[in-house]
Amino acid sequence: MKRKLTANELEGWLDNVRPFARDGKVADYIPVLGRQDPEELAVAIYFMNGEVVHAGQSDTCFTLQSISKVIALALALLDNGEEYVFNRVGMEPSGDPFHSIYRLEQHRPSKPLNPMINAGALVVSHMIHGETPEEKVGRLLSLIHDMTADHSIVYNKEVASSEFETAFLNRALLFYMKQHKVVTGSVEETLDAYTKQCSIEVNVKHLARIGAIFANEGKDLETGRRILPRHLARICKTFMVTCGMYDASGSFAIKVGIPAKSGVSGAVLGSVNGFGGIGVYGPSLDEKGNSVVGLKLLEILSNRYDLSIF
Ligand SMILES: NC(=O)CC[C@H](N)C(=O)O
Repeated sequence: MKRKLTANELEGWLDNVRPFARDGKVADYIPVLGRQDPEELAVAIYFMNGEVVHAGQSDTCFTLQSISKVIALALALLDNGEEYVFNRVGMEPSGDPFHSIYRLEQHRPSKPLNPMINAGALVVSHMIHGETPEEKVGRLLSLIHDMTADHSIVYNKEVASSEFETAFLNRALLFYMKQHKVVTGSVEETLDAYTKQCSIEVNVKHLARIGAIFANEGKDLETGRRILPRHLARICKTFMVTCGMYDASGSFAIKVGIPAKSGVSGAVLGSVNGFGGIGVYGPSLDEKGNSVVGLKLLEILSNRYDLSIF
């Protein structure tokens, strides 16, 4: 690692990127998310040597939204194995917006292209073991508790019901897939599990720790405990590279070049082997749904530490 990063230096970078928040807009298609303060900004880095540096409002909690898709995928793979999961959801980037329904009609059987778009993530939630939505989410929370070493993490009920009440597109995706037998059972229950999963609340330090576990090939850096098998950590990071930043994954790979996953709350999870985990939060989004300041900050960080994996 180059010269040690100080919290002061990190604060300086936040000051540089803060004005870009004005170029974006907070997501409001989930009504409660529309209340987020577009000026909020936080970053945390969990280095491979266990050191954590953070700056900005690093205790502020936000919902995982699409970042939950990566961890849900890990759990679905643990529950069902690769063959079962990838028979039902593909491995290819879509190049379409995350909530697009269009590709489902183009393939027979109508299997979602990957687990990072909503169609695929809904199938993944459906595959997580558990009799009820609560049980599925409870099992996902346990994995998140292990990854963050924080057992107090829960989902935000208000955000979950705000999304559940307005998730007409996700309902449409599920009904379409039910018609084609990609999912079975109750659409409302799968949507319930998915919206609760998306509403799990963390801060940037939690995200950075999760990223560090992926970077450490599935092992907890502090305790050495294996939380995910190495090959599953690799699968998750690969999806982060190819599909993690929605239909901006290509330009992100060129500009930043690290495995990363964003969510419409404005959070980004980054993971770099040999470097560590990164958590960023800035709720002002660009037109693709990625945090405007998050992208700028990750670009600075990638340049400073030469993080691109390419
Ligand atoms: N891109 C996202 O973060 C989307 C997650 C959100 N819960 C949705 O399904 O619309």
